[in-house]
Amino acid sequence: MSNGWERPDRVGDVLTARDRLADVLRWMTAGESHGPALVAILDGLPAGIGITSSEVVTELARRRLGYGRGARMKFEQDVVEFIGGVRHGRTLGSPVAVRVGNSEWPKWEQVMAADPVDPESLAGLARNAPLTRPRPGHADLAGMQKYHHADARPILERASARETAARVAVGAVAKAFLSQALGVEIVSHVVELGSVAAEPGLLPGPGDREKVDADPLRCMDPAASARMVAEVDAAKKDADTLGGIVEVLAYGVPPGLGSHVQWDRKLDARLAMALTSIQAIKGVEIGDAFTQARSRGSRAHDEITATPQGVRRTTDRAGGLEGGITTGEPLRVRAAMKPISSLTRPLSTVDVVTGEPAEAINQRSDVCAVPAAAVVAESMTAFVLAEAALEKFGGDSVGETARNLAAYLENLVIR
Ligand SMILES: Cc1cc2nc3c(=O)[nH]c(=O)nc-3n(C[C@H](O)[C@H](O)[C@H](O)COP(=O)(O)O)c2cc1C
Ligand SMILES: C=C(O[C@@H]1CC(C(=O)O)=C[C@@H](OP(=O)(O)O)[C@H]1O)C(=O)O
Repeated sequence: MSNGWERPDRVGDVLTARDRLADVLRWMTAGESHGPALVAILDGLPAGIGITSSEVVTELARRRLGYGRGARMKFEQDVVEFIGGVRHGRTLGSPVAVRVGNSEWPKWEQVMAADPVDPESLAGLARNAPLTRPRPGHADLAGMQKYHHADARPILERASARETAARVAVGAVAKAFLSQALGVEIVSHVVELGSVAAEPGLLPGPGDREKVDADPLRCMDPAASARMVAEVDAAKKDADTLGGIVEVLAYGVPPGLGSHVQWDRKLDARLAMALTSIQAIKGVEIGDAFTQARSRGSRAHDEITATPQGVRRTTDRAGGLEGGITTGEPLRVRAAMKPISSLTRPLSTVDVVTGEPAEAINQRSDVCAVPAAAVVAESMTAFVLAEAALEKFGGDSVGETARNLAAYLENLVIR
């Protein structure tokens, strides 16, 4: 006799919640930094999302912006092409596939074709001498050990944050879905760069994207931005690099995305994973987590009050998340980026072929890519929110998702 707890016929019971969520929205990228192109496939979004390749190009241009980026960003063009899932400027409901061509490819074709273990193929290619002096802080050494290469090229090609162009390309589609089906708008800004911090509390609103983008550091505080520019200049002069902290805000997020019931359903946990998947992002803060940790409970939480618009929090220290569930307040997360690890004044390393002490390979590099990382963080936040929204509201067309959301909001027990 069954006690109702045994359901061995349900395959879903042996999958983790994460496996089930992955079925809702899936995405993946492929491609090397100096290969012909990057590609991304995003599967699971509903039909009817308005998106054009020129909107994707605009998002990619935002990612290239920012004071401190290296030479490549000035001449690289992101050549965008939808190769599936979009027709006449609307998603079809089928997987969206995007190709982002590397306009640098002609310069790299020979280098990428050369085989570092075949000296003949290296003839005349100084640039392709095997990269045997791994950079501390990059993926070089760990990747070479793991994948059995004495050359860092096969590792750095894929570890490179060039890959984030593909994320931002499909991230533009996820953002369009959030905006059109749920009215969610995502913005980001730089809150710290090196030793300079923007004034706390200067937050971009949902309509401030262009204003933020117009600042060289994507910072809301003009005085701090000027100091950040000086800090980048000083680091560059010293052949050094910088990291910083970015903040992403999502406005209009409905209450009830994510769940407290299981570790891998918690939206804060899913955001932390998404953000730390970005190259060089090493820390995540939900709301004012680190300040809260240093405060007493009486000063740390968001008290609840009844307003004519419904039940609201008086503050948003929690960043719009409690119990792994969105509260309906603006979602706010921060990500800490370590300084770029390719220095023109190279750090000490070991030549893996000779075993001798050496200077790390000196790659052309950004001095600081914090403003760009903020744009990538917008896309990562968009994937997490889009997945959680589809999990909760479903919908095979934008209209269906929007209707399901409206019915849910209409029937909330507590408003
Ligand atoms: C937008 C962006 C641009 C980056 N540019 C560089 C760069 O020019 N040079 C570099 O060494 N690292 C750069 N990085 C960081 C490396 O890609 C990253 O440190 C490396 O892949 C190792 O991964 P990990 O730092 O996450 O461990 C960049 C990261 C981002 C997000
Ligand atoms: C190409 C991009 O960023 C690159 C990220 C990167 C790294 O090591 O992560 C190293 C640099 O590449 P390269 O050595 O070819 O100049 C950056 O330019 C990009 O963001 O589109």
